[in-house]
Amino acid sequence: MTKLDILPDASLRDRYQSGFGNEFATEALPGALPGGRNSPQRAPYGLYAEQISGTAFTAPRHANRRSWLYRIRPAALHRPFEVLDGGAFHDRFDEVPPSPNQLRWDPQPIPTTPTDFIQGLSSIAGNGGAAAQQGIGIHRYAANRSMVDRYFYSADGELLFVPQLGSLRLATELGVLDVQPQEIAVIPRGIRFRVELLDDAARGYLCENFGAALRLPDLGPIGSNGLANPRDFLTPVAAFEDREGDFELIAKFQGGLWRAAIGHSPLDVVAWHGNHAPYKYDLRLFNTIGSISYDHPDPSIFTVLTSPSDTPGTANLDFVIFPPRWLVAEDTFRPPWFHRNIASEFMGLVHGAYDAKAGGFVPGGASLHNCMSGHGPDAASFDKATHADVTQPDHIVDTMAFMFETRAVIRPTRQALMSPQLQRDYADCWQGLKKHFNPGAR
Ligand SMILES: O=C(O)Cc1cc(O)ccc1O
Ligand SMILES: [Fe+2]
Repeated sequence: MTKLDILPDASLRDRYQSGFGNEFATEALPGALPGGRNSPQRAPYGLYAEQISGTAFTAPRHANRRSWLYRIRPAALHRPFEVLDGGAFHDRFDEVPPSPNQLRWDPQPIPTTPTDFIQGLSSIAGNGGAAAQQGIGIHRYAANRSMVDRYFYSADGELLFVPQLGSLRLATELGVLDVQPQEIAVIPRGIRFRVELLDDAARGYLCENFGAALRLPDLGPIGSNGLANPRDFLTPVAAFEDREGDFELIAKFQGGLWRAAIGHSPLDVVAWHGNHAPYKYDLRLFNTIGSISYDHPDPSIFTVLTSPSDTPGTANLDFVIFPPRWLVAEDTFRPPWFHRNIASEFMGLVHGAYDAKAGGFVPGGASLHNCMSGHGPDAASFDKATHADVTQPDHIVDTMAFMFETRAVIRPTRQALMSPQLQRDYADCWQGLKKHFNPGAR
């Protein structure tokens, strides 16, 4: 597929608005969005006006996020919340002391009993938490049915979806997003939604960001274009459900799950405007930049989105991808080098193979290399790259790996360390790296 085939076309334009962090305005019924004021004495069509803020009211204008919703019933209308056992979905990142070992997991199996998105979530690792308003939670999901008559939101953080198998329909308060593998979606903190499966099964990764909202990285000397271009981010147009029944609203609040009975669909927003809104992005549109002379650059050139921390340049979360690209660097070891980083790296694979690992890192799998833990190409990849003809370009095709990189150590959950998917022999992939040192030869 060429890039042009997947650029937003007319059919997408009916369903989505384009741009990153725009002041969007959309209505599903003509005139539902009040003009000239946010809170008229009586909103059109008998709707309720309601604001949702995603940043402090007084956050700097460039970072300020909020939306105004015009809805059938206000968000306050539901029965009281009661504690719900989240099973394998939680934020308990302090159950087991984190180890400096390199870790890798096989994919989660697709469930054989009816399992929706929420039931299919399994927490693998994380750091920080909702109370600290920093850090991330990393979860994987495997599901075989849509959420029916139940809705979810997280008060703890925004949710970054990375589907690996099967397409999802994210029916949210602010509209409907369809996402397929090689696309990502972000649902902001607090926004209510339901996940439907568009295929028989769905599997993927979910990162909950407790820190500052994801944004596009600054481009510095790259200039005003490149990496993920703002126009390629798509936010849904308003869409509403006017449904009544015995439904369930599930909230994630301070790391725990809660459930409340609700007599109507909370996806009842007829019109909205603002910039606290869900979006999706096709990773195949990423403008990948690399070395055209020598050496392998730091992977920060592959940053799609970043959640800054209080320290400039030191992210709470960087979402980084390793998409198809040409490698042309001369007299260079072209795959990722051997390294130890101050940041901690969780990786996943959506599709294909990763150029630092000849085997063992498979689509749906995951790896974790924490602060200062040595890692890099496995023995087979090292051998291949040291003998490759680097006078010729390499075309890396049919691949999409990604990384959640954080400044704080990523702490696996107990269940992730006990899981049958943990590869107990992962470190063997480096044991074949031989001593080549020969003081007599240069
Ligand atoms: O560990 C990894 O495979 C991720 C990674 C890739 C790269 O090109 C440079 C550094 C890095 O951590
Ligand atoms: Fe790394």
